[in-house]
Amino acid sequence: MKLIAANWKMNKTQREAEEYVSKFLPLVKDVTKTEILLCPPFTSLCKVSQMLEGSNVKLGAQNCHSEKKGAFTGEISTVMLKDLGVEYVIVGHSERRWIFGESDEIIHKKIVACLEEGLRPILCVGERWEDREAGMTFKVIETQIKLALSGLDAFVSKIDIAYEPVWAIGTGNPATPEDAQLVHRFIKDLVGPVRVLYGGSVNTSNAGDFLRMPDVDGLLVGTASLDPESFFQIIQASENHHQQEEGG
Ligand SMILES: O=C(CO)COP(=O)(O)O
Repeated sequence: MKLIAANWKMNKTQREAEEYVSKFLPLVKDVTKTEILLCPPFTSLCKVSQMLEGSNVKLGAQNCHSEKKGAFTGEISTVMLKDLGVEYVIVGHSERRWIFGESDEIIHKKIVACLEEGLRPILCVGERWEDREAGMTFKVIETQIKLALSGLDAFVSKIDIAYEPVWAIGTGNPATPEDAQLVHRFIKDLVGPVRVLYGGSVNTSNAGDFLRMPDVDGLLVGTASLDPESFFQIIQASENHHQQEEGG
C-alpha cells in the first residue's frame, strides 16, 4: 500500500493542529487504499494522537533520540513516543543532517532505537545540488543508506526510506518523476524490497506524476501538507492511481 505522509516540520500550535485534524478526518474517512500518516511537532503529538484514535490516519514523529532515557536535556525518546501512540518516526531528515549536523552514525543509532521500540523509521536520504552536479547522486545515497542500515539487513521490511533531494525541499523545484524513479530503483537494488517514498516540493499538481512511477511507493510532503484540503488532494491522487491500477 502506498504511504502518503505529512511532515509538518516546525509548524502549528496545538490549537492549529486540532483545527487541522478536525477538518482532515472527515475528508479522508473513505480512504482505504492508501496509508495516511501525520507527523506533527512533538508539542501536538498528544492532542493529535487522541483525535486520531479509531481513525484511518496514523501518527508519526519527526525525530527521536537514540537512548531510551537519561540525562539528555531537551530530547525525546522512542519509549515516550511509543507511549503517545506514535507508530512512525522520520529519521535523518536533511534539515537535521545539514542544520544540526546529525551524522550517519547517529542516524543509525536512532533507527536501531525505533526498531527496538517497535516504531517504523522513515529513513531520509538525498543528495545536495553540488553532489548532483558532480555526478555523485548515487554514491551519496549509497553511502547514507549503507551507514544508516549497517547490520540491519534482516530488518529492512520494518523500515521505509524517503528519497528527498536536498535541493528539492521547500524550493518549489521538485526532481522529475523520472529522476526520482532512477534513484528509487537504485535504492531497491541496493537494499532489497523496501518501500521508497519521494519528498521535495510535492504538491497537488505533481503528486500523480510521481505516483505513476513504478518504484515510487509513496510521498513525504512538507509545505503542501500544511493545509488539510491540499494534503487530501494528494491522498486522492494515490487513491485514483490505485483504482487505475486495479482497472488494469
Ligand atoms: O522535507 C520535506 C518532507 O520531509 C519536503 O518539504 P516540501 O514538501 O516543503 O518541499
